[in-house]
Amino acid sequence: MNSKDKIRVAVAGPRGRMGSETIHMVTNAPDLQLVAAIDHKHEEIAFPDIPVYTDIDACFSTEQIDVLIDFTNPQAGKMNLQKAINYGIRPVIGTSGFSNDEVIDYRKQMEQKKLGGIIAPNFAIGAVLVMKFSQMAAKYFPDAEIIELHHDQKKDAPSGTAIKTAELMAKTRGAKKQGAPDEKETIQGARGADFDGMRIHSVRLPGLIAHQEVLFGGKGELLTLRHDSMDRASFMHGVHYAVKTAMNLETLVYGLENILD
Ligand SMILES: NC(=O)C1=CN([C@@H]2O[C@H](COP(=O)(O)OP(=O)(O)OC[C@H]3O[C@@H](n4cnc5c(N)ncnc54)[C@H](O)[C@@H]3O)[C@@H](O)[C@H]2O)C=CC1
Ligand SMILES: O=C(O)C1=N[C@H](C(=O)O)C[C@H](O)C1
Repeated sequence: MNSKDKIRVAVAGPRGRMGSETIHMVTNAPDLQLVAAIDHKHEEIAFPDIPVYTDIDACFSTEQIDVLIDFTNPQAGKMNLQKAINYGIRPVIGTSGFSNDEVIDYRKQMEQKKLGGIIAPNFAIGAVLVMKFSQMAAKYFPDAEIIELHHDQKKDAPSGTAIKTAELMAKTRGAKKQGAPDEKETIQGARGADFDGMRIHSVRLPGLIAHQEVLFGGKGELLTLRHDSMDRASFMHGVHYAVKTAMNLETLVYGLENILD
């Protein structure tokens, strides 16, 4: 592919677990061109042919960028997304921690500019399918619990994936307080986080990457949906697809499930 036809990509968080995998994916994709990286600390590094910026304004005003991919942390991700909108750069955000209200506000700004972009709590196709299947199942099994399991360096709990799964399930399940009406925790937190009366449990252990189980209980039966990301490569097909799709959107999409064929 001629280099002028490639999608020009900048990556924020390039030294992180997801950022480094993304740099690898973009560098090897024939239709993408890595033009810059944005790191909050170091300018001098490790990526031989691309400039690394600590100042996002300097990056966006110097480089020709079509898409920003962000894998940082909630605070930086929100700042970077706002900057991308200001500069007319299409954001593809994997960073967790965006609320529905924030998504609505960013979407409004982007529609005014006819700017496409995606926020996806999870880019792995299997995880997205578990979300969709959970939404289907919650209609028939309103008693459900989510268990998300991640590596022990993860900063946020519950995971963005678990929250998005619960939000999708709420559309078919409605609000219902589960468990015995008079249940009591003898150790605080034993029943997990409460989302519309449904419980979310977060496990953090070395050795794990990203996993989720959704359990549905009915009279005399149990349905279990489970997804395991055993390698961060599992997210990269979705990131690549989101970058290409963002080029043809004029709004902000929240969730990869909304752009899958
Ligand atoms: N949507 C998805 O499919 C996935 C999302 N995630 C999310 O991605 C985020 C990052 O996860 P990891 O890579 O595991 O974290 P990490 O901690 O390994 O990497 C984050 C990187 O961002 C850098 N950083 C912090 N502030 C920055 C700023 N202002 N500008 C540029 N870089 C900055 C840090 O130095 C670090 O290198 C988390 O919110 C996580 O939940 C993780 C895996 C998959
Ligand atoms: O921090 C992670 O690792 C992950 N974060 C995302 C989340 O919070 O859901 C996606 C995936 O679960 C991995």
